[in-house]
Formats: sequence, C-alpha cells, structure tokens
Amino acid sequence: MRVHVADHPLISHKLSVLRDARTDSPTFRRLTEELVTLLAYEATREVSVETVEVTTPLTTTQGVRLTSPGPLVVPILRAGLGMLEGMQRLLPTAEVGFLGMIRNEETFVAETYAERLPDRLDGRQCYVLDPMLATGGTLAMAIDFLVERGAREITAITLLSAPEGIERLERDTAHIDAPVTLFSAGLDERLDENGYIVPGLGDAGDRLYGIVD
Ligand SMILES: O=P(O)(O)OC[C@H]1O[C@H](OP(=O)(O)OP(=O)(O)O)[C@H](O)[C@@H]1O
Ligand SMILES: O=c1cc[nH]c(=O)[nH]1
Ligand SMILES: [Mg+2]
Repeated sequence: MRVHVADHPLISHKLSVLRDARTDSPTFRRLTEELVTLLAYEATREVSVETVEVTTPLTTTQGVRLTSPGPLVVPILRAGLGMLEGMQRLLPTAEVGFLGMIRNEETFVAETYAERLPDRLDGRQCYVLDPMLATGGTLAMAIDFLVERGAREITAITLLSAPEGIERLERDTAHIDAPVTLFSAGLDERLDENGYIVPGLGDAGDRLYGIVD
C-alpha cells in the first residue's frame, strides 16, 4: 500500500480548525469539504484518461477525457458523506456508490448496515471516502468489499490516520492484487483505550451531523 500524508500549510491550517473542539458543525462541514477538494487534487493524479480530439475556435488539437467506465466514489456513511461534495467538486461526473458502516465501540469490529454499489466493478478505479482511519477495521472491510467485486485500483482518502490503522491496512491489503493507495490530510500519534485517534478531532460523524445516541 502506498501512503501519502499531505504536507501543505493550507491543509495544516484547515485541519487545526477542524480539530478545535469549539468549531461548530456548519464550519466543520465546510472545512471538511475544502480539505477533501485539496486532497482530491493529489489523489486523482493517476485517474484514467484517454486521448480525444478537441476542436478549438482556431484548430483541432489533442486533449484528454476520463475513460469509461469512469471512477466510482464511495463515501462510507455516516462521516464519509461529509466528504462527498468536496470530491464531486473535482470529479463531477463520477458515479457514487454508498457503504453504510458502523464500528462496534466495544469490540471495534465494523458492521455493514447499508450497501448500494454496482454488482461488478471490473476495471473501475474506486475512491473510498472516510475521514477517520483509527483501528483500520472499517476501511479494511470496505476495501475487501470493492476488491471482491473486481475493483482494479483503490484509493482511500482520509482526514486523520492513526499509525495502528495504517499498519492494519498494510497487513490486510498485502495479499490484494489491486493497488491500494492512502491519502491522508494528517498522521496522528496513536489511538487511546477507546480506539479514538489522539490528538484527533473526536467523533467525526457527531461533529458533522450531531450526536444520535
Ligand atoms: O478505523 P476504525 O477503528 O474502524 O474507525 C473508523 C470509523 O469510525 C467512524 O465511524 P463510526 O463507526 O463512528 O460511524 P459514523 O460515521 O456513523 O459516526 C469513522 O467515520 C470510521 O468509519
Ligand atoms: O477518533 C476517532 C475514531 C473513530 N471514529 C471517529 O470518528 N473518531
Ligand atoms: Mg461516529
């Protein structure tokens, strides 16, 4: 697995505001979108394109367009939904599939409660969105799901990643044929005893959408 951690002052600045416990939900949602758009620029560097002829007002020239079938964007509900708009800003024509997953807060085992994806993903590049890579259980399960359906290449985009989660993903994806790449806005120190990323930003889903239980 290739791992890229962003190194850009604007990303660090936005991430610092996101971490701040006083940042309210509307601001948190806006900053999440902005951060994803910045990350998506790098994360789509290898998006598949093909050559096309373009007629300008002066002449014809060679341009490129996204190949078909195009990339599939997969936000992991709930918190990943907050990243969708920022991704669509750069990839407006991409199809979107959904995975609803929740981590059991005692065992840290992820459970899938909703799935709306194409049956087959052969040849598709997939961009998985989830702001938090903590133990890695959720993303590992999501990646497995996409690989089983034939995804050709998987790029995960996160805001914060813990070293424990990266290690887990590296282990769990080692046997996979499809290349897996992780882009994260920040790499944090560790997980605490509750499986939360430290220093982190708290529960991303709650900060985006409020506390439901
Ligand atoms: O790496 P892991 O240890 O699996 O933890 C990370 C997962 O936990 C959070 O989701 P949560 O289960 O809180 O669901 P939510 O998005 O509905 O809040 C987060 O958005 C990730 O999906
Ligand atoms: O720090 C964490 C860990 C898991 N899920 C979150 O939303 N935050
Ligand atoms: Mg949550």
